[in-house]
Amino acid sequence: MGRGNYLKVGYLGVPGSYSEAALQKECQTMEEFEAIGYPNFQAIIDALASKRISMAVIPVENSTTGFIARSADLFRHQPIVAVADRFESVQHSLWALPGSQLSDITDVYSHPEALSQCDTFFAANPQLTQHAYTDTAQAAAFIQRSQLPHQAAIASQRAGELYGLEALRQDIQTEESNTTRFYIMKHQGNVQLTGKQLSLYLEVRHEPGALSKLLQVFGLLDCNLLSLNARPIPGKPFAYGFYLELDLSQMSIGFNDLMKIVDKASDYSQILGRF
Ligand SMILES: O=C(O)C(=O)Cc1ccccc1
Repeated sequence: MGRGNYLKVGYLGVPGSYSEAALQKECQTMEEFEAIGYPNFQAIIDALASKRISMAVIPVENSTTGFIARSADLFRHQPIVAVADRFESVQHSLWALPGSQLSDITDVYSHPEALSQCDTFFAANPQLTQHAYTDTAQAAAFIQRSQLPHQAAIASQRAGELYGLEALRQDIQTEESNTTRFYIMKHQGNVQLTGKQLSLYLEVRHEPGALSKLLQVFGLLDCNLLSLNARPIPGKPFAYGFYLELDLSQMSIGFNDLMKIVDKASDYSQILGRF
């Protein structure tokens, strides 16, 4: 492949972010790719939807804090689809300038997901003020740039080392086995979807029992419900759309027939992934 022709893959942050680590693992067997960092999820999705990149690695779920709505909400009405998922263990450390002690620190910077995965640490250290930052690695780079001994970042081992910081505490995530699930996403025009796991976004008809009827149909067809999350529909106060994941390995009808039933029961339906 000539240069400029290689796979461009988008992720949140700068080198050392958890998304970049997941991307490097996902792409390790590829001959040539370029990892492109973005400052927020919307920018990654815009780049993928307009085919400026061909793939994106986006966190969608965490074992401690659950569904990551700040990313999944942005998938709606976009021509993008997950073609795989991957689970990565996420261990957070608190990083500061060399020489700083925990007792010096007043302000902690990180991605909101990382901050919320360390709730117990913050409850035990109420003197610390939390600040949301674009991503964990950028937060670590900011601590190095600002040179202020009372500031710290929550980030990975690799980010702390890359940006020349010292770990004040390690493994500060609330759950020892903290794991993040990432979607590997592509433009829907560039993929042939196959696989036994289906991810859907549905806005069901606003009538009594609409969701429960659909769930019963899934049960009757031996589609195993793996997850269900409700989110507000933009512009429709107190109306909810549903993110569903189904295991189709035992399904007793064909995929196209399943989608006909889903479409009939919904005002809007979108396949968010199949792998
Ligand atoms: O900020 C990062 O490093 C990210 O990639 C987002 C994130 C934050 C916490 C856990 C997993 C992903």
